[in-house]
Amino acid sequence: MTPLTYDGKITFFERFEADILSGAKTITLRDESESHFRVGDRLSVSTFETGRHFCDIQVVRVEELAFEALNSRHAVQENMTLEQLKAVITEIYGEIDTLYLIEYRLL
Ligand SMILES: CC(=O)Nc1ccn([C@H]2C[C@H](O)[C@@H](CO)O2)c(=O)n1
Repeated sequence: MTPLTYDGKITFFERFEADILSGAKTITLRDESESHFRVGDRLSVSTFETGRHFCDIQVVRVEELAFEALNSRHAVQENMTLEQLKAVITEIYGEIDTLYLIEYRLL
């Protein structure tokens, strides 16, 4: 089997690992510091807390998204309610106007 070559890496909080591996969570919303991902990138995914690798993903969509434009479809793609999603983003980033939506598929 040909080994995977990576275009980059990304971390997730451990508490989202099961949702990512089950396919329940198919997007992530990041700030400008993680807006550099491009469609087609193959990313090595590890936990933020310990750096443990737990899967590989391929980026299928990247788009700028206003916090105010978050809707229930984004929440479904995050496997959360819209209220939960807004609370998680605010917990991680504080008050933020511009997010970057990264949609991915598991490799
Ligand atoms: C671990 C790390 O460096 N940064 C993040 C940022 C976001 N997430 C998750 C939380 C929500 O499910 C979405 C929306 O921000 O992405 C994350 O796991 N790790």
